[in-house]
Amino acid sequence: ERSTRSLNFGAYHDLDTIYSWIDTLVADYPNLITKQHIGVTYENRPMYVLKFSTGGYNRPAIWIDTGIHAREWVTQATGVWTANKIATDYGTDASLTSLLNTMDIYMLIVANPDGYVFSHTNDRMWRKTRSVNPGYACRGVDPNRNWDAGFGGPGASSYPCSESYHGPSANSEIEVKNVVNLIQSHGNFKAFISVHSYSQLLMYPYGYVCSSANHQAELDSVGRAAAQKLRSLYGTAYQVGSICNIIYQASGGSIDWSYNSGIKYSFAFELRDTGRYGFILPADQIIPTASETWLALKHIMEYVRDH
Ligand SMILES: O=C(CO)C[C@@H](Cc1ccccc1)C(=O)O
Ligand SMILES: [Zn+2]
Repeated sequence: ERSTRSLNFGAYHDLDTIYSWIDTLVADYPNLITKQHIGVTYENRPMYVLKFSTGGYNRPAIWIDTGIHAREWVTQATGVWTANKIATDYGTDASLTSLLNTMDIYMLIVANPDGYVFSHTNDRMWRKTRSVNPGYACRGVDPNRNWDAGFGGPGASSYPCSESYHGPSANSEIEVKNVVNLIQSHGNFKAFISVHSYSQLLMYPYGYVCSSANHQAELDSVGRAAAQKLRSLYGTAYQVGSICNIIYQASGGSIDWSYNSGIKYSFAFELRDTGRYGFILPADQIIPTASETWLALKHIMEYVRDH
């Protein structure tokens, strides 16, 4: 289905629709949003980042990605809703306006385009990238095990057919490498937020070890306050903690890499629900999920702005 200017935010959309909607959003807000082509995927699809900026040069920036795992459809839908929210609230929401007058926001709404298409056309439960594993029939690497942070350690699989296969080497997946290149060449990111579903968790590093990060106390405090803001809307309860302690040990994760790269405010969200629908969250929960998540994202961004 081709997108129109007035996208239905309460429905799931395919890649072409999201990409054409992104073009209408950029066209509608030429003084705020630019679309950056950050590279291509394994199957040669473009990867686009939305940059929200009101000027300056290389301002301190906040990174938000959704859809790194293809089947977590409520996250790409939340990314679309959030991009629209930032665009429409700039200039009226004082706090967001002050934030964008001093910082930039970068959003990667579809972080795993090949996987997302495959989850529409072939396998709704697809998680990984779609790269070929030489010598194996099964395809794909877990893009959230492929980052250069504890790479290949406990909490990832060396078996290519595993859902948590870490790949032949760190950054082997072009979808990961494209993001690493952007973050490293920019060099002034202050926050890195990666959005997954499901389980209703707000997590911070580390995943590759269960020992505390240096800024554990601060990250925990920010996380708890953000979860409280989220809960204030509809009562949705989130747990807060480090990845390893709250969900499981996981090596090669994106926010462990961003944290070790010096981006202190590194967080991972696990959106709704807690298992009743899981990855197949009904579309009527998209807007409520995105709306409550926005309160947490806004809290984190305001904290980063002020510290
Ligand atoms: O996608 C997940 C299931 O939706 C859970 C995430 C948990 C996680 C999130 C961030 C970093 C490392 C692990 C994963 O296993 O990669
Ligand atoms: Zn995930």
